[in-house]
Amino acid sequence: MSTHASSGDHEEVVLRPDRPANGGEAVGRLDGRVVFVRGAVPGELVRARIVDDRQQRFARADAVEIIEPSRHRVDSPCDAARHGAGCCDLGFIDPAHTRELKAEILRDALTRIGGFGEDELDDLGVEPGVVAGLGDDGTHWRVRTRLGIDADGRAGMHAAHGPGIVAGHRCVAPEAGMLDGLDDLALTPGGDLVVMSDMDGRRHVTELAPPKPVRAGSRRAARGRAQAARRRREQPRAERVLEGDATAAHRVGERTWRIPVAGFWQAHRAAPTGYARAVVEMIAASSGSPAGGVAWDLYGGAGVFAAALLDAATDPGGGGGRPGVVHVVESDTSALDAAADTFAADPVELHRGEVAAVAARLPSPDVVVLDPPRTGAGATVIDVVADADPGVIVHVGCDIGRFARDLSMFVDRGYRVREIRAFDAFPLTHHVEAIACLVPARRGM
Ligand SMILES: C[S@@+](CC[C@H](N)C(=O)[O-])C[C@H]1O[C@@H](n2cnc3c(N)ncnc32)[C@H](O)[C@@H]1O
Repeated sequence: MSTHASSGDHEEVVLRPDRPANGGEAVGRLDGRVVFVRGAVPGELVRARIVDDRQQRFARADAVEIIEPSRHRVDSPCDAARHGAGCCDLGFIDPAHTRELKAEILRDALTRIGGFGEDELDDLGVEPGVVAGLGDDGTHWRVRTRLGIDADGRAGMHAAHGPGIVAGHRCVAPEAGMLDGLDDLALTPGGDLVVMSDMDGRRHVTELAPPKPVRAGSRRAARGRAQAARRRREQPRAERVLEGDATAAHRVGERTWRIPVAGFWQAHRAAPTGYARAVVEMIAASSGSPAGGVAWDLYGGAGVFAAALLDAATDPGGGGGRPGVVHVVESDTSALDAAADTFAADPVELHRGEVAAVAARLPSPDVVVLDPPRTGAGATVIDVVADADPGVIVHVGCDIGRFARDLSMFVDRGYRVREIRAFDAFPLTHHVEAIACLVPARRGM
């Protein structure tokens, strides 16, 4: 159904989007054209304002009136998101239903991008219940958060659209107390504030100096701007510890890491333990024990998966056997410094550099775990891994489209997916984490 009207410069339409998109929108059709509607639950009849009409094949719209609300619609618990922040973008949907929508998104990506058949996904259990919660109601799960600092020196979540900062309204994702009293700090306008809660719930706050401007330097304006934004994000930033320490202690199993507050650690309190357990269980179930052999932990951060592989022999759910050596490959020096302390007495070799270049020089692995950033691993890395011919690969993905693409490349290189698990590691947002276990297709079922 569709009707058109005009409000100011923007056209308004009435439609009933019926499925979820990877970016959290609900997808509908209007006169044969796809419309991505923000702020709608699939199945609702909404009036939506077209906000981006530049593409021929699709348009983007914001729901401005919910004419027939879904039974899954709730009042968002997140004050910041209600005031335009991009944090809890699905806070207006009942959390149990967001998990069903994420399962649908995963299935859709695996079919459309990954090339998997419907029967294959049924056999792999990629169905409505596949996205597991990590034991919370969707609020106060975050142990690491990054806020922007506005021109008045107030910290807040980044706006959902555009460069603004939503100060004065709290997000519900950070652990209780993590955002208390930040308004009392003297902050530098234009900087960022990183807040981390350690294993004892103690807060550490570090300010990153404003990024230096980077010139777009390209005639192709949009591409030039994107490149400039990436260079701005990646440049080293001066750090100022405002509370607590420059590092925060985190524990998984029997091991502790001292992670730089501005460095990488999984955002959800339960994620490192939950993922580590899933990885060792999947390897054990694939009969791919790395006992005595070589394991690679690619994009390893401070080595949470390396620890899981080493400790699998003593883990009741793991039963995998201890590898003789684990090679961790990671580009971030501070993560590797943390790993060096934690693994001082373990058979772990740390390699700093780009995965594609470093992994090609490592000894052949029995098991490979790879956990790339949102961009995914990509063809070069997948070629390096497949050429090394491991008996088991565990691929961890935080962007479902790239995850599906990477799996399809492993399949093209002679691997078969034997298990997929997914986690609601970013509740009330559209993000979902998935883990796949692959074995050589020649090994049969
Ligand atoms: C999603 S995190 C995973 C970290 C770790 N597996 C964990 O669970 O804590 C991705 C990591 O890959 C690193 N990284 C990103 N691109 C890389 C590359 N091309 N080569 C090596 N490391 C990279 C980042 O610094 C980051 O620590």
